[in-house]
Amino acid sequence: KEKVEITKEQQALMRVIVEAYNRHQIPQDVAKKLLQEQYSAEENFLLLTEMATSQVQVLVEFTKNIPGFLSLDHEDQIALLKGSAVEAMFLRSAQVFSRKMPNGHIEVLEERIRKSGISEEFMTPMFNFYRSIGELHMVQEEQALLTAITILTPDRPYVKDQQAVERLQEQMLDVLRKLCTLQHPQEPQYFARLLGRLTELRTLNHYHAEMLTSWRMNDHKFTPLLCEIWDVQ
Ligand SMILES: CCOC(=O)c1ccc(NC(=O)c2c3c(nn2-c2ccccc2)CCN(S(=O)(=O)c2cccs2)C3)cc1
Repeated sequence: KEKVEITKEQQALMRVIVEAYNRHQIPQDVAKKLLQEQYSAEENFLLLTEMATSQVQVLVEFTKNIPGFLSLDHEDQIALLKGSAVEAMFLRSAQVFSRKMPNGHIEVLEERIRKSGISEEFMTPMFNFYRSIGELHMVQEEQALLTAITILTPDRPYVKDQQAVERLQEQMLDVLRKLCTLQHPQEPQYFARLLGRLTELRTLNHYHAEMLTSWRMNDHKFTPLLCEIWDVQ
């Protein structure tokens, strides 16, 4: 059995990614608001809009710290951000949701999100995804690398130099594969299970697009940044 070893460069790359990933969490006051006071559906929706907007800002900061990203073609950088924004937010949401929250908090958070005017047919796949991520008990390195891998998906719409993106993504995949082998020696399938979640994540894009249409019908407003990144209004 060949010795799996993470090289010095790969350790440095992982450190940069994890540091950038941890630098931004949901602002505690916002998370607290989401958990505590009673809210109407309108206020819950507004809170989620606020949180999703701050998540996009965090996504841009995180992405700029992915080694090699800033040397990609500038239009491709935008295409990758727009193409991965929804997936990155739901991946981050799943990780927030599955964090060891004091019990009772998960249910309250779930209740708030359920009572935010989001259509029912989107709730099920979204909470199924949150739970399927939670079951993996990913360490932060795995979470950060999986987010970077999601962003560096070569076949997003309008990406011109797919090879350049593929090269960066392959670097991340190699580190993640080694990390999974080292972290979960008894579970050789663990790496494949992680990548399987990215397939599940892509289906949320479709549901999210549907949701946006139904929200627009009910005249729900989004922030300019969300409109820009989600191509709405
Ligand atoms: C500063 C860094 O910010 C973060 O780290 C961060 C992490 C997660 C989130 N997540 C969310 O905003 C969020 C959403 C949903 N759930 N959910 C959630 C929040 C907390 C825990 C688990 C999940 C469903 C609907 N969408 S939405 O974008 O479609 C939407 C928009 C408007 C109406 S609905 C949003 C935000 C910021």
